[in-house]
Amino acid sequence: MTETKLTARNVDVYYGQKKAIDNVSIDIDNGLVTAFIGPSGCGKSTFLRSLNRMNDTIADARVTGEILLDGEDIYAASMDPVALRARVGMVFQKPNPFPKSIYENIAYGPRIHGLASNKADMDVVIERSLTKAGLWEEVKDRLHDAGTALSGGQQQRLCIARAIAVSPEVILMDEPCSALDPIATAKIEELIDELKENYAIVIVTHSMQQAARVSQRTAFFHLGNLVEYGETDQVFTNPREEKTKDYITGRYG
Ligand SMILES: Nc1ncnc2c1ncn2[C@@H]1O[C@H](COP(=O)(O)OP(=O)(O)OP(=O)(O)O)[C@@H](O)[C@H]1O
Repeated sequence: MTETKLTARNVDVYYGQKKAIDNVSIDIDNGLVTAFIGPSGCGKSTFLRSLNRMNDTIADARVTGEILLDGEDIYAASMDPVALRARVGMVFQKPNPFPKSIYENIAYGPRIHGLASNKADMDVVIERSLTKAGLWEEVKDRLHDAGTALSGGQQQRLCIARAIAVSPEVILMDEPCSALDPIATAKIEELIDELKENYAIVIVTHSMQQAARVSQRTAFFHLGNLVEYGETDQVFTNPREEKTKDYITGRYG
């Protein structure tokens, strides 16, 4: 049995006068991976960013409608966006470690959220997060080296470890493999598969092969609309909508 983690109802997102997302409603479930696919500019990243209020950081962006996390309105005045972003973490297209040590990259979040009261507790959080992100063995002897000195794939796993360190419930990933080679990509995909047991994961991807490999649900966006949403197998093998079929068969993109 899956449970709904995030619910969007009638969500519109505007940049100034321009509507980038039009009346999207979707339920995102726990314990599985949901892929957002669709042609460039269809609004995948915009909608993803509305799920943890990252759009708040864009001056002329405006979100209307309702987004609930475990039934709680994330746009309510009482919701602290910093606390929300710990619960709904994000991993970006380009790995973006802070210009600090591997250790400090991960320690930052738990420290500001008061999740570790002393060095011993923090060490445990660091090891656990790096282990979950599949990076511990590679970095355990150089935790005080710069995060930026790691390879691109390692940096992306470091960013995943950083998101995990604050015990999120949802992890949003915006094209997390687009800057990585095939081997680093395969490692991240394996990691996504392991992580899904404990989190709701949403991944924006341009690669339909990747969506088919890693996700159990797929949402197809086109021109700001959610055209089709369903089990990944169904969306790819037996799409209900003509537009979905055209996209997955490569007729446009
Ligand atoms: N900061 C912004 N200010 C104004 N318009 C924006 C901004 N970000 C995105 N847009 C516009 O919103 C629409 C949706 O963009 P978005 O980046 O969400 O699409 P996408 O599907 O993620 O595209 P891609 O696959 O190319 O990353 C586009 O028309 C884009 O130009």
